[in-house]
Amino acid sequence: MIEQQIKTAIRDIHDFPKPGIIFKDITPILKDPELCTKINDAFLEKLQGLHIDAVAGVESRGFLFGLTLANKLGVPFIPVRKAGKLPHTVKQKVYDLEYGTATIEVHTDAFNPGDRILIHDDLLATGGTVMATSQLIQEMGGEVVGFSFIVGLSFLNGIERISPISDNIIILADY
Ligand SMILES: O=P(O)(O)OC[C@H]1O[C@H](OP(=O)(O)OP(=O)(O)O)[C@H](O)[C@@H]1O
Ligand SMILES: Nc1ncnc2[nH]cnc12
Repeated sequence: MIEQQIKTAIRDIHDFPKPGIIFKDITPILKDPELCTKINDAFLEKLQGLHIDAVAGVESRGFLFGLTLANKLGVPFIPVRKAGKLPHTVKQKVYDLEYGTATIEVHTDAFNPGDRILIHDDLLATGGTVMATSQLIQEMGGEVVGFSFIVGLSFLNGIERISPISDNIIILADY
């Protein structure tokens, strides 16, 4: 039901940002407040019983639902940003994307060692982004207890890549 509603809203953009990529554009979801609420509710329902101390959201599309999710869970939000955007002391990691490379950073005081952290992003493709995020969080003393995504591109095998970190993997719409 929610999966079908998400898939109906998402539009495919061919050859963006590079030839050969079919880009899953989630912006139509953002125009539909009812669907946004259903997405948040679906995440909360699937996260029931999992103790979470903080939600880490990956710039930029991971911020859209990640902050709301953290607010609804009543826990802090950790912004995971592209290089050079966070103003305080950071720790960073370089990683590969489906269409290039990128560097992410987290403030060194964004969470406490031992915190149980949920990583949230809009979409799981190769898993490179959330793997890099997981490694960064683990190197900083955090425990990655799960992942949540609106969309999964299962043909890119991201789940196989991240499941050794945690098999609590929520994907609302799988392709
Ligand atoms: O699983 P992966 O292969 O790592 O790909 C998924 C990542 O790619 C997209 O972000 P992008 O870097 O395009 O940045 P944006 O969110 O700012 O658009 C998406 O929002 C995920 O963060
Ligand atoms: N195909 C895709 N569509 C949208 N975001 C992405 N991030 C990585 N691959 C993507």
